Amino acid sequence: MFHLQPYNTINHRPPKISKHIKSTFMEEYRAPAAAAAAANPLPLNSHTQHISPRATTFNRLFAALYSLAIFALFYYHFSSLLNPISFTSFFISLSLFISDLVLAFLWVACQTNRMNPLRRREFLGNLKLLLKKDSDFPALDVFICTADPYKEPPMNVVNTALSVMAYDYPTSKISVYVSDDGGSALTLFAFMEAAKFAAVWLPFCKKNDVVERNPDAFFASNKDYYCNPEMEKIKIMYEKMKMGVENVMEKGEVGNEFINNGNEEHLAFLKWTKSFTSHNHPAIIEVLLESGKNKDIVGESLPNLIYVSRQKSVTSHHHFKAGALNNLVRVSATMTNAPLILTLDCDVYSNDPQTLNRVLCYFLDSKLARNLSYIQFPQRFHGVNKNDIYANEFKRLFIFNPIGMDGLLGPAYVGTGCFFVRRSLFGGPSSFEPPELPELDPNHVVKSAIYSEEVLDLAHVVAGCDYESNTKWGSKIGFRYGSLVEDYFTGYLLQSEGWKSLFCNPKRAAFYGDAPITLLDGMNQVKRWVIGLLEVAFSKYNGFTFGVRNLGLLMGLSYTHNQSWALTPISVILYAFLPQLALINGIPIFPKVWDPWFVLYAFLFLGAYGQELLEFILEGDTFHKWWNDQRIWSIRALSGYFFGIIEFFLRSLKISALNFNVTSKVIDEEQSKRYCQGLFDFGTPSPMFVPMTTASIVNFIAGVIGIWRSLGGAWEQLFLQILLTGFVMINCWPLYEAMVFRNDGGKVPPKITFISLFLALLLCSLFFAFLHVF
Ligand SMILES: O=c1ccn([C@@H]2O[C@H](COP(=O)(O)OP(=O)(O)O[C@H]3O[C@H](CO)[C@@H](O)[C@H](O)[C@H]3O)[C@@H](O)[C@H]2O)c(=O)[nH]1
Ligand SMILES: [Mn+2]
Repeated sequence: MFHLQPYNTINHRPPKISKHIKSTFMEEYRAPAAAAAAANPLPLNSHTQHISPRATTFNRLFAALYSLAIFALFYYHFSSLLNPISFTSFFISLSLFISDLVLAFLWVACQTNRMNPLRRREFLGNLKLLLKKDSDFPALDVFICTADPYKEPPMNVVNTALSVMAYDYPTSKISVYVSDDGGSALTLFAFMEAAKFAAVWLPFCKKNDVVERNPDAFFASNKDYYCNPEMEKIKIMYEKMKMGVENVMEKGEVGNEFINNGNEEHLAFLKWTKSFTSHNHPAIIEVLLESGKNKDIVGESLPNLIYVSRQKSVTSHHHFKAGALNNLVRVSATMTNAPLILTLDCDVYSNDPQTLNRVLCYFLDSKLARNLSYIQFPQRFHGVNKNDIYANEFKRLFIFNPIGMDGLLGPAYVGTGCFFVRRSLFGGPSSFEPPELPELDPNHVVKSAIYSEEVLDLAHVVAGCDYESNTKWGSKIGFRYGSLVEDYFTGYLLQSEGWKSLFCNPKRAAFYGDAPITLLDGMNQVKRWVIGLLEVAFSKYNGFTFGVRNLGLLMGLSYTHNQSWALTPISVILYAFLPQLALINGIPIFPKVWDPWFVLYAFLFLGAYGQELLEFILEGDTFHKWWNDQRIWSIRALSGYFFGIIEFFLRSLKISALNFNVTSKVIDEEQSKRYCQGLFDFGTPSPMFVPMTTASIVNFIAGVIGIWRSLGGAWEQLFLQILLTGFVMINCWPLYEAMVFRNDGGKVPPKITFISLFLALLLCSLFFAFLHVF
């Protein structure tokens, strides 16, 4: 019935291109309140300099001073390079020059985020005066992505969905779409149960003004639920649902008792035929709740809840999460086509029922809304251990940088906890890209019921695996293809089309997600990110060229900073090995203690590290957290980034295929115990651990020999090298512990220790040989 025809061959309405160009975004929200807000004299939000104008001025002056110091350092490097004493000294000077060049570049690119940092506030009270009836509120489609029931337990996905279904917002205006790339009957089963539970949970939250609307989180912080009969009843229902889902999970299938019970909803499971696999199956779309038709126990409407597993075929590329999101953009267009979209990863639940109102304070602000594409909330995590040993909070990436970018064109998109204006996924503010079907037009108003055959038929068509061929999906329309960090890439391209974004960072976390609790999971995650960033850097969208040209110098550099993460290993590897190998051989490579250049080195080191520490402290964090953050920076360089670069080039040579390895959200009890104790987990024998273990051994040897040499009187010349080695050794303490003293499952596997020891000795001998040959 539906064909992929271009607009002009369809007898429907013509595309309203001119309207899109002229209209302010108020119209696009299709809510009367938008018009009222335009005339409203009450402010809905405000912004000031982050921390204070004085802090910003300090950062700018400091950047100027530090830049001068960098120039001085390069003067020093050039003079050593031009007057080499021997080939060895030339080689060492050149290596130091290259690694400082990388560090200086990364430092400069990052300063863009310190030039105009903003802090924003929303006035929810004023919004309340504006929005009186349910029809005043714009509708929202929530997209929740999941990909593997065994790495992303369906019960957690259910909790995420329930937490947003229970937003303080007219329920009929919320539709939740779950994208299941795992194509799992288990996930569908969990959601069928959740749909029933929602009828109890939502009214309970609203009646009692519950703040934690994720049931799991709620019961975890209300352990005395048995004192309140209503709460106890709900807890029993929740546990029953959970047990049911866990039973099905354990069996690995939805048993016949469900399929044959004559219940119409369970007929859906018949679609999981023998030939069904997660990589090869038809589209499955199940409407689990339909607002207006399904009511909760007090007779109020429930939100729409729709399960979607797009069609998959081994012969067509599905573009991982970006593909899943685009599929939801289309399926939701056929059903509700809400003007606002919220994207969430399956583990990222709402922690504040007011969040949706908060974003309206911006979307309904006529000045801001004109070119506004998305509002990003910081990624924040629950269950991070006391000092965040793996720096899972990614403070720089998820908090500091977005605050800085907010004062320029707006933060990057980080994949989750982000509200989009649907229209912005269809071309730039003044260059609308019409989709191939009029029903997918962001301005199209759906008139038929979600359940109607007409709507469901079209939804299945647009969820087809070949639907996108010969269309602009992934290039000009929707979330962009071509990078494993589809979030970063999409935000970047939207901004280059002329869209702006905005960072909303309220005190109470709007969302909480899971962070990896083993070092290997964390490293695999950043490995995927670096591969994705390299894909962008090596494309025509390189930040330096395309970015600076389209976004201006500061924004362009800010995006280039991420794309240059892959350069970090160069500096970290050089600084982790070269001065130490030289120290072992008694060769001084840095200025002596009394040399004026020594002061420059001290300033550069203390300035960069000190400023970061200050930022952490001013954000209310501890010294310890900063310490772990700076440590993980070098660990990532030696591990995740390093292997990411290798994989990227192997892929470019077509030796290996790229994959999106989903981070596991399942908690192993023993690992979790170790994590809570703050112990590093090296338990799996992975090559990822070899470079850092090798570095720790080389530094240990250098430390011992360095002390022996300085006792022999060479300390003035070798002082900086000894200091650096000491610094690395303190950073390596968890590794030494895990190699030598620990006996639990998280210790360094002996195989890794031996390989690293061998490599360390090999390096020392090679360097020694090099010195004697040249
Ligand atoms: O083929 C796929 C692969 C992944 N996902 C989903 O993508 C999300 C993110 O995956 P995860 O393994 O949790 O990756 P992270 O590295 O933790 O995610 C960060 O980085 C990703 C890009 O690499 C972004 O998509 C995420 O939003 C961002 O939080 C999860 O909900 C997955 O279910 C899919 O839907 N389809
Ligand atoms: Mn994740």
